[in-house]
Amino acid sequence: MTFREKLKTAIQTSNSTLCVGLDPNLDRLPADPKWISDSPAQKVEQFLKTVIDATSDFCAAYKPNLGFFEALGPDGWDTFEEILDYIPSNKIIIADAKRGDISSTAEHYAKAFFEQFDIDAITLNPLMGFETLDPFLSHSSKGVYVLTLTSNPGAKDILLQELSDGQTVSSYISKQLSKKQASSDTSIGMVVGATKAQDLGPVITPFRKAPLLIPGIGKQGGSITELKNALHQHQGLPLVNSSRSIIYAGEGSANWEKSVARAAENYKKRLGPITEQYV
Ligand SMILES: O=c1ccn([C@@H]2O[C@H](COP(=O)(O)O)[C@@H](O)[C@H]2O)c(=O)[nH]1
Repeated sequence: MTFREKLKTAIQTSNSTLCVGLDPNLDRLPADPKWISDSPAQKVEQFLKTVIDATSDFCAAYKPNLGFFEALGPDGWDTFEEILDYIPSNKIIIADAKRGDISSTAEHYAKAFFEQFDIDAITLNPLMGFETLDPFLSHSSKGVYVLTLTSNPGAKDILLQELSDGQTVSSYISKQLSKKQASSDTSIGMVVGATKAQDLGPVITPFRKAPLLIPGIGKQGGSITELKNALHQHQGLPLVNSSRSIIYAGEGSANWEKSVARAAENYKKRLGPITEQYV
């Protein structure tokens, strides 16, 4: 099955475009007495498994962010693998790793994520140039999401800068990715921030069929209504990510997993008008 087919099925079967971000911060884990004698990595594993159980009815995808697993030290990689194995097989898994390097190194990143971990898709940073994407594009059943217009304030420092012909760096990236997709079977998608909904038009128009990974709703304040308007002519399937607002929704409460489930259900509902455009 290609990445696009799996993505479509995941959105259709869940009737949701929600992607739950797995960003396990040790300082924010629930003080569950059952885990009292567990190591930090074991606590993270228990926490994330409970989050996955609570949210899997409401989302199409999970996005573990590698930084949070790497911060656990050597055990973090085992925890990462445990979590990948735990995620239901009909969900899309995106490794938020933001890799990008010369080809001999990129080949090894591709091997790590697509062969060792057998993940569906990875986020990539195009700053070192478009040839750095090539090692990932030889894996035809997989997907990549390339940082194109990120959700953070610093997007203005580079991505929203104008080139000499007046287009922004983000639009330029989108055009180049569209050209690259024409000669690749691997699905090429873009990461675009919900916080930048007002600027999305010229960025997504050149590559209307690109799957989109859209962080920035929830804690970062992106508007779902503005996002829906920005996407109205976009054909590529979107996944809208929320991490902290879901996984820490029950912070401080004994029945925290119920709040996590409610938060995911609520996001699924709020994203309904976007999901309806694509199912
Ligand atoms: O432009 C980007 C690209 C990636 N991210 C990542 O998404 C989540 C967002 O977390 P929230 O808690 O929902 O704000 C996080 O892993 C970021 O590293 C992004 O925010 N913006």
